[in-house]
Amino acid sequence: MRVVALLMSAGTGSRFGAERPKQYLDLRGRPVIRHAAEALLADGLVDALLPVVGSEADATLVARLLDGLPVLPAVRGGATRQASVRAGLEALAAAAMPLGTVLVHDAARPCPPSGTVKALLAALEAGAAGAIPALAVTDTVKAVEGGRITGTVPRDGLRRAQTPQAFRLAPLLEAHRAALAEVTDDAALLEAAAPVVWLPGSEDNIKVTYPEDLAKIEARLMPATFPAMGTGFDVHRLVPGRKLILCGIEVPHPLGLDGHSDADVGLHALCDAIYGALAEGDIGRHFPPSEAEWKDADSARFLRHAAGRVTARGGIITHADVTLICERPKIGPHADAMRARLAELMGIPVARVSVKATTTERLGFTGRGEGIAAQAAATLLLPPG
Ligand SMILES: Nc1ccn([C@@H]2O[C@H](COP(=O)(O)OP(=O)(O)OP(=O)(O)O)[C@@H](O)[C@H]2O)c(=O)n1
Ligand SMILES: C[C@](O)(CO)[C@H](O)COP(=O)(O)O
Repeated sequence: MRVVALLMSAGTGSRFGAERPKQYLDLRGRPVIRHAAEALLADGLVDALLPVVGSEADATLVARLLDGLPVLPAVRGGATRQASVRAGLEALAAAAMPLGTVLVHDAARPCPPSGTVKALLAALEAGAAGAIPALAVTDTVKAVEGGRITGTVPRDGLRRAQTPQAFRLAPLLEAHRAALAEVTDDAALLEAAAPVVWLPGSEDNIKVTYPEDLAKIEARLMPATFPAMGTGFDVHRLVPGRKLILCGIEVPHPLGLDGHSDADVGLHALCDAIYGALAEGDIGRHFPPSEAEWKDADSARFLRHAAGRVTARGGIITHADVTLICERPKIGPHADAMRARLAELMGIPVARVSVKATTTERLGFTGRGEGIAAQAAATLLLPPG
């Protein structure tokens, strides 16, 4: 393993003031920390991420939010950012990995631009002990005491530090171990003793500090999107001797649905709605019934795939609505559990998922209890093109 990035996520976001730390909040359908993680990995130069988190519960949460990415088991941080970084560095040192280089990045900075990691690593290759992105100060800087201005600070030699910051692991760890004062970034610990260079940062690399920062990031960075809507419909026959799986939940019932997979009719209709909105065919195109691999398969993987296709296309699922059509079983008592499961599989808040049901007044095959039908609609926001 060559380069590990510490993903700093142990802060409480007190200035932001949300119920949850800001790095776990939603930014256009994905948590802030997931944007940060994907951006760090995008250029293929970071081998793994090491999240530094505030609690055991957050470690579990982060593992879920970063599912599918190369992530090491999270480490517990400390009361300050500096203590948290040190905890991450100590964990790397203790793991005795053949690791020379470490990046330190705020999970609250979701959009480090592409090319940043490459430029920082090149600066280390060229001999620097550390390299950081930084921006010129464009406003006149005042020194103040209370309400009174006491001076004007020459700004030419000033820069605003950003993350990710890249370092040789050994000198950074040594500097953290020797630190006597509290600092707000890692370069501060090394810069007096070893060459730390700055590279041009980006105004797009905003740190979420206050609520308005989230809106700024949305406005600056997210490409214009257009809404896409898809519908799906599916039917499976009810037979004895099979479990009844509906919208990812096992529902107690004397009959189950028959099919090649687990025959989860609601989940299949929803997959087709998502594939439809993407204009990417239907579930049978992605998971052909002729393939033995999908025999009795848990349909959860189909929905994860469909949601993954939306992410791969740079889109988000804004809403999903499933209607189950049957006389029995009664869906109402299970609807909330179904919504929660579908939301989890799609990686979106449960408030954006609806599950409801209707009968056909005992008419037709659903009315006679021979099968269950489902229809679904999904709305997405997709980038143009
Ligand atoms: N004890 C801490 C404090 C901060 N951080 C992380 O360092 C980054 C930058 O810190 P900041 O913006 O100051 O975050 P918070 O400390 O959460 O914010 P606040 O100061 O408003 O409480 C964030 O990703 C934060 O999670 C950390 O890992 N451990
Ligand atoms: C490390 C940092 O992101 C550099 O800008 C920043 O200093 C950390 O957050 P804070 O708001 O300064 O505590």
